[in-house]
Amino acid sequence: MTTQPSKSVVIVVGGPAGTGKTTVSQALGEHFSCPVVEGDELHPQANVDKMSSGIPLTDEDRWGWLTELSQVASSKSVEGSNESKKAVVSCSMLKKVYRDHIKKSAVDGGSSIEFRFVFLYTTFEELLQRVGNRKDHFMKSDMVKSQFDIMEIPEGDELLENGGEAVAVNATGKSPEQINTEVIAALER
Ligand SMILES: Nc1ncnc2c1ncn2[C@@H]1O[C@H](COP(=O)(O)OP(=O)(O)O)[C@@H](O)[C@H]1O
Ligand SMILES: O=C(O)[C@H](O)[C@@H](O)[C@H](O)[C@H](O)COP(=O)(O)O
Repeated sequence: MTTQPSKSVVIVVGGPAGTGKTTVSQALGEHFSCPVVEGDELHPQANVDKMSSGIPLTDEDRWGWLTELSQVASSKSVEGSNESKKAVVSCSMLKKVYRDHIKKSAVDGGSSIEFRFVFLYTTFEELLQRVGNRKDHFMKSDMVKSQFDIMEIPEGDELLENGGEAVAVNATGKSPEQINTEVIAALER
């Protein structure tokens, strides 16, 4: 991965429900031998209750959660026991303002930490099918439309290839292995 040698790296894996965040996060954790944080485990109970009732979160519900997951992941990326100086965190991060908020909420204000935002996207139909396949998750398929409607796939200056920090990966019809290979190649380019 092309990063500054002294910097830690937080890789945020995003995309709407069912797009494959957890699957890709685990593969990245194994590949980079680094800790993996499941962003959904950091929601306050009020958020979980809301989503379990089929009510989408508002931005006000999201800010505190995004701050928390940024701090947890960024502190893991800098801590001494983490030789790779990386951490992976899954988080839908559907809009650019959420990605910006995650970045600015890092421990130490981000001065010694670089971010990589891996955004996975696929078709509405594929999302519905995959969310339907998940067991024991508070997000059910009735929430997919609200996520699909607000999703901002990184483009332009946000992209790594244009000097930004994001990669957008079209996961449609691809196996987990294909997606993992594509994501790792994009991060190591
Ligand atoms: N590339 C893929 N093709 C088909 N099914 C997938 C793929 N990636 C993940 N899945 C399955 O889809 C469901 C959602 O995947 P998951 O990684 O939990 O997504 P997310 O964390 O974004 O909700 C799971 O049942 C998972 O096994
Ligand atoms: O995989 C999923 O089920 C979702 O992506 C899940 O992570 C959920 O969407 C967020 O935790 C809520 O936050 P948003 O409403 O901002 O997606």
